[in-house]
Amino acid sequence: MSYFPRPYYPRTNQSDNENNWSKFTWPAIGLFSVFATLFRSNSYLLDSVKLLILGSIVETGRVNHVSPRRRLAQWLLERFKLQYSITAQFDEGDPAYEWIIHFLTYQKVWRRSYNFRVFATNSKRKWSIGSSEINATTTTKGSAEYVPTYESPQLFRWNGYWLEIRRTKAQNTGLSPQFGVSNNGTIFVTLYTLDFSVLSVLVEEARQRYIEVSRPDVIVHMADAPHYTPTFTWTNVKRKVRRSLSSIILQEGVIDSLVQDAKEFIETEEWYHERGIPHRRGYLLHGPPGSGKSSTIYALAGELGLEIYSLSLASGFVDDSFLQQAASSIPKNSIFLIEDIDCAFPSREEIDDDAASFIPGFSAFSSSPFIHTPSRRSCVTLSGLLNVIDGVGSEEGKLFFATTNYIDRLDPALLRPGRIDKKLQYSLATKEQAASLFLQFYPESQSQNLVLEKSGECPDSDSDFNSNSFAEIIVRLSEQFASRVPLDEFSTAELQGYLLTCKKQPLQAVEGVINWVSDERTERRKRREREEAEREKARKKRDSLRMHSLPPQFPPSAPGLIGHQYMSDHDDSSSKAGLSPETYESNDTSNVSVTTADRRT
Ligand SMILES: Nc1ncnc2c1ncn2[C@@H]1O[C@H](COP(=O)(O)OP(=O)(O)OP(=O)(O)O)[C@@H](O)[C@H]1O
Repeated sequence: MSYFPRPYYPRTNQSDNENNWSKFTWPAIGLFSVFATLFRSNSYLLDSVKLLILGSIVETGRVNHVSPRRRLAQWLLERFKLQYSITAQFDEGDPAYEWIIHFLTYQKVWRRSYNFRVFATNSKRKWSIGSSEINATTTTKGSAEYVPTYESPQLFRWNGYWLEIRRTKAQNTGLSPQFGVSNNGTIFVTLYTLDFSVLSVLVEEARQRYIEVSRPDVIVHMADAPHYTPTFTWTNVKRKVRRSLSSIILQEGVIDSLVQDAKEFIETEEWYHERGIPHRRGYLLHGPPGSGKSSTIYALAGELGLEIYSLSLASGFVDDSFLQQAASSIPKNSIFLIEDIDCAFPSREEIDDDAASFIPGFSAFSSSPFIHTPSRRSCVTLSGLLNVIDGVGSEEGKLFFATTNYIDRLDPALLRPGRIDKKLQYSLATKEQAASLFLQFYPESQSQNLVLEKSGECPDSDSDFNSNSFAEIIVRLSEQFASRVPLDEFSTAELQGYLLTCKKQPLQAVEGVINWVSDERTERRKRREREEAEREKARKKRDSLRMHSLPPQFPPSAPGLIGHQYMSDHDDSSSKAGLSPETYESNDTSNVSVTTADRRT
């Protein structure tokens, strides 16, 4: 189908031509005169009508195997579309694409589609329809998702306007199939009106509906593969069930103050603009693994209805340019989360290796597979990271969150107010936390339904097992459990893992915790010994490589020379560096402490 009038080819059959002329041209000219009189004051409309009529004449006279009437109708439709419609394009990977695709699903545009992709239900977001919506007699629920493919154009009415939907599928470019490089899918929405405000109303309605429907979930966008397309795409979108703030067990008041701070930040955009302060706020959550850092961020996002855009600097493909593009594609009022931010900074072992690589010949060996240096170092540089945090895109009401297990590795430049405004320190489980976690597993309200085995170790006598005292028993058991868990030795995640082994047996959980602690200690000791042995082996290998790589003019035995210096540096650092997560110890007795560097005060 053509968008432009094609050249006129004289027809061989004279009588046909005369027929067409008399059939269409005279009425067209008549119409032309009427419209010319009616719309003399409106030159745009007049020009459009003129174009339509002249085009009709040309199109009708063209030589083609399709009947002139049909061609005329097609041509008129195309002209009408061009002249009297607005077409909006939504690209996959952009949040607006999610809004519109959800909106279309809600509008039941899929009804006209008979093509579906079927997926086993998983946490990936798909705007699917229930099986019962396809076939009222189907009873299957929850195990599969039916995603309409909308391959053919769909027409539907919304708010009194006709809308036409076309969709192009994502396609593999074939450039680099191992990374799944693809041209993303696109949705074109054509609105039959010239009023642009209709389009903005449509987009806003789609956005609002999307937010409303997403409420029970927290949407997490991740970029888990390198990308080679000009526009950045958050390739992996997942939904996580929203977690209540009360399920996060921290020191009293900590989570409330965090929520309050974030809310206030979102509501005070004007305040920031009036004072010329960039509207961004940075939070650093640091502490041992499994102490609740990520859970806090997910719960906060659920509470505030924000989406999370998450990157881990431990991913090998994240470099400065990737980070920059990812950050600038995050919409306003979202959470930008960088996990393992310490990966942008070298560990002491890596500093040693980097320095050693200046020794002639050493660099050739530094990547040797025989050297055991489990590097998590990312390709992101400090300046790249700071540029992203300070960048233009980061001023648009974004909450920046970073997590780390090793705050001591972070550069002070990163920690200054304006980049990190609030620090929350997490620690291994306290007694109070252990008790709260126990109560969360065996809520007082449901305790009568739990299997409370009567045994000699039960804290109270048989008389305690009447329904009124179950709640009391659970509280007492929680205290007993907490007293048997050593302070600051296990993370909340580890305690949670243990309690999961006796989900419905609180008494058994209390009885078994002493053995569990002892088993865990033995296991840790063995792991530490294994790791220490491996480190020692790697250290010896590295030292020997360094010695052999020294040029003859620098005998390693000579005092004050480079090789000697590096060896002694390394020896000094090796005892401190490379602490495994299990050996991470906090001296804090509190679970979380908060440091605030507030620019507004
Ligand atoms: N303070 C806490 N309150 C409630 N649950 C917790 C807490 N800490 C850990 N958990 C539980 O432990 C698991 C791991 O927690 P989470 O991922 O938040 O830890 P993390 O500190 O982010 O760990 P990492 O540093 O390894 O990313 C989650 O399932 C969470 O439910």
